Amino acid sequence: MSRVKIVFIDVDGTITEGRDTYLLDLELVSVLRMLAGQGVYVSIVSSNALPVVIGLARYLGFNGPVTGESGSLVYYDKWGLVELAGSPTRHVYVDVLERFKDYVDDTWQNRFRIYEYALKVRKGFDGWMVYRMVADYVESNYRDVRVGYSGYAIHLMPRGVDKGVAVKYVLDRMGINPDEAAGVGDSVMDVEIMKHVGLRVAVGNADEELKKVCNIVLDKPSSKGVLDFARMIIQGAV
Ligand SMILES: O=C(O)COP(=O)(O)O
Ligand SMILES: [Mg+2]
Repeated sequence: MSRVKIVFIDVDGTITEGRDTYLLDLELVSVLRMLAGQGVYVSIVSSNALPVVIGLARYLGFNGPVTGESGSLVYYDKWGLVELAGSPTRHVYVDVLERFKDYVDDTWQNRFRIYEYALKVRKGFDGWMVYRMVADYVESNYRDVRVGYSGYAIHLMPRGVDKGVAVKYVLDRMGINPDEAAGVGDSVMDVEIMKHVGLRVAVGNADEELKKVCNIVLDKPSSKGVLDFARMIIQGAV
């Protein structure tokens, strides 16, 4: 029997078929649903807007609390909506969208966000290059905002909140020991999750910065790697 009581799992690049697609791996979804059926909490922790991830969790049958906006918001049926962020970054989003309009595009999700906003890198530009330009500008002009890059979008995050803050909140409120928790991700934005869990898992194609802080680096990329890990839990191998 596995010691794992909760799996905090990222979405884009982790339960999708790769880091360049939004397509969910349906085989992984069925295995994660089996895990949930065995009483392990499957808890999405994502930078997506909260309505997106609440919908995902509900229709996929994942039974744990849901984190959106890079840790700014947590939702669980029993708790309702929990706001962990202080102040919105909307004013910075409006400024950056105008100032870097040749390099970034708006995203429809921003109309459904409360604290943390996202920008898509325009086709033809290197995501990390644009991220560094935006981060340099924002972090020298706005003390209360941090900038992150998931590989899918640039995120303008309220200082003081991140995915790790949300994970710690959930563990504390549910009374679960970090040694009984796993975190699984693909990008640097998942690094903070790993500060609060015993099983720190990076998919095979994860950012090097994430792999460095993990104690399990899966052989296979994205969802194929997570499939192996989910089966290890079911078999009681971790
Ligand atoms: O929304 C993004 O940019 C990526 O989302 P993720 O946190 O689920 O990887
Ligand atoms: Mg991701």
